[in-house]
Amino acid sequence: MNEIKIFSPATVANVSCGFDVLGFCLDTIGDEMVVRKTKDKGIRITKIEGYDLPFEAHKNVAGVSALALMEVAQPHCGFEIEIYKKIKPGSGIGSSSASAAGSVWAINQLLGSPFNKTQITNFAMKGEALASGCEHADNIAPAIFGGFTLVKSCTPLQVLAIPSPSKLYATIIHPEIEIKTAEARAILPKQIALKKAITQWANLGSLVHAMHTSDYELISDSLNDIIVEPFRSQLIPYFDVVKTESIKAGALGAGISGSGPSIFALSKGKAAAEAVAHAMKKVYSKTDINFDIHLSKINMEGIRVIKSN
Ligand SMILES: Nc1ncnc2c1ncn2[C@@H]1O[C@H](COP(=O)(O)OP(=O)(O)OP(=O)(O)O)[C@@H](O)[C@H]1O
Ligand SMILES: N[C@@H](CCO)C(=O)O
Repeated sequence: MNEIKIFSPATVANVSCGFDVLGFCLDTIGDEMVVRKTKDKGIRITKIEGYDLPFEAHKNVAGVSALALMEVAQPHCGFEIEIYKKIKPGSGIGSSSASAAGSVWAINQLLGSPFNKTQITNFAMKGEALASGCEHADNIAPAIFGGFTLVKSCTPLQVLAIPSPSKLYATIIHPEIEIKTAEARAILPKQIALKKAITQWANLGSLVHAMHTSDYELISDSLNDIIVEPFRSQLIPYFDVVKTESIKAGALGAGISGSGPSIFALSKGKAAAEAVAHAMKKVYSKTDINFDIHLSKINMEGIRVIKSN
């Protein structure tokens, strides 16, 4: 195989109570990338469509993760990368992760799959660190593993695949303001009260249990974030109204997607997710904020091949 075209999906990180550890993969929105072998060694980004991003490999997350893989793999060829960007950078649905994970996933395929998913995630984290200022894998891991993932540890990297109930649907609204992950991290407190930590890890534990047992009521009861959301929600206009209206419309729960400004809701079944989309739209329609909205089932496969030759 000399060339591969892939779909690299958007992802929702944190999922309310799982800051920096929990995430899930979306099906209906993602970037496309073409990666091909070249005789010249090294990584070259030859095309970027959709958004204005750096072409230099060491400034683009797709290049940084690819260079990390190359340093270990030492292949006898190089690679050129084309990025067809559909996920707006800074939208909170893993735009940087889709590129960082996509390049290494594709190169691994072209090299005959010498690395496993955990190793690919490790390379991709190097790219993600360029965008957010620190290595975390809660967007990268669901893009590579699919479904819901829990990052148990970053050093050494340990990713757990969490099952998810089959009727779970996500609704995502993206109000068109930009929030940089690095900035959204900088406003968070360095220390938290033990009482709050206890509530948060009880919610995370019960959410993971609920996913294993397909207990939708417990999912709903666990989707709370009392640590990060109070700070970051202030950066997102009408966040509280969108959240309240989503839940009134039938969502199991709603929260900030990644570092925002996108807001996600989880619902039981497509009809409920559609009702939530309607309620979300209604809020921003009354304002001068532009938005786009996505409905998606949980993508259990993660990154996938569109074509190869
Ligand atoms: N290939 C790339 N795709 C997207 N962003 C990139 C890429 N290469 C470099 N960047 C930089 O990464 C930053 C966007 O990443 P950021 O983590 O802030 O957004 P996000 O990935 O949409 O959010 P989140 O991680 O919260 O879902 C921008 O500064 C952008 O210029
Ligand atoms: N866990 C990360 C996800 C965004 O990259 C954060 O919320 O800062």
